[in-house]
Amino acid sequence: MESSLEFSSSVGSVSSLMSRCRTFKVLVIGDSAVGKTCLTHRLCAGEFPSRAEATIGVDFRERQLDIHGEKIKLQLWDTAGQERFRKSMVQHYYRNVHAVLFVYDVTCPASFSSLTAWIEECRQHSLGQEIPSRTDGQVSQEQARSFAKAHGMVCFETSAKNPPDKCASARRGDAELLHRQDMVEDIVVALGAKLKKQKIPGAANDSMYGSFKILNKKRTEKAVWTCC
Ligand SMILES: Nc1nc2c(ncn2[C@@H]2O[C@H](COP(=O)(O)OP(=O)(O)OP(=O)(O)O)[C@@H](O)[C@H]2O)c(=O)[nH]1
Repeated sequence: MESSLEFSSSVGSVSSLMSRCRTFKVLVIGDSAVGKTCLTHRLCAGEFPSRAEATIGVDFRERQLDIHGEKIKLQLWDTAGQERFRKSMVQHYYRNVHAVLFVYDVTCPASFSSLTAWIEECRQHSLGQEIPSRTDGQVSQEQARSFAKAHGMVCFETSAKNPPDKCASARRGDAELLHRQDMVEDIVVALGAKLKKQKIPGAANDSMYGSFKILNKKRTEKAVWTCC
C-alpha cells in the first residue's frame, strides 16, 4: 500500500526528527468516497493521487511544518469510510488523537448530514466532549460555516483535485465568484499553528488535549478564492 510504504520508509528519519520536533496525530474521518485519501495526499504530497482506492483500515501520511520557527510534524491518519473496512481498527484510531479533520463532499448532502454521526463516534471515544449534539445542515458554504461555528470547529473548503490558485484567480479577475475556497497550504498551516498553540508535548502517547476540527470538502472546482 502506497502510503503505508511512505510511512515505513521514513521510519529512520522519523526517529531523528522525533527528538527535534513535536508530532501531532490528526485523524481524518468522514463517509466513504468523500475524498479523505485525495485530500490527505494533497495536504502531504501537494498533488492529487493518480488513482484512489477505498482505504482499508488506515493509511498514514506525514507533513512537516515550520510554524514561527518551530518544526512540527502532522501525522495524518486517513481512515476507511466504509464500515466493513474500519470495524476492527476503530479502537486504535482514537488513541492519543490531537485533532480531527471531518471531511465531507459538498456535492453529497448525505455526507454532510453524516457529520453528526462522526462527531458522535468521536464522543464515544472521549474526543471533543465540548461538541454540541446536533444541527441541521444543507451543504452550502454558509450552512457549513455555521455548522462549524456551532461545533466550535474551524471550517475550510477546498478541492483536492483542483485547489484554488490565488495568483491565477487574481489574474483572471474572478472577483465575482460565488464561492470562496481555501488554499491547501493555508489549511495545513492553520492546523499546525493551532496545534502548536496548544502546547502539547511531542510524545506520541500523550492524551487528548482538545480537538481541532476542520470541515472540508471536495468537488468545488468552480469555486476560487481571489486574493493575492
Ligand atoms: N472532482 C473531485 N473529485 C475528487 C476530489 N477528491 C476526491 N475525488 C474523487 O472522489 C473519489 C473518492 O476519493 P477518495 O479520496 O478515495 O475517498 P475516501 O473518502 O478516501 O474514500 P474511502 O477510502 O472509501 O473512505 C475518487 O474517485 C477521487 O478521484 C476532488 O477534490 N474533486
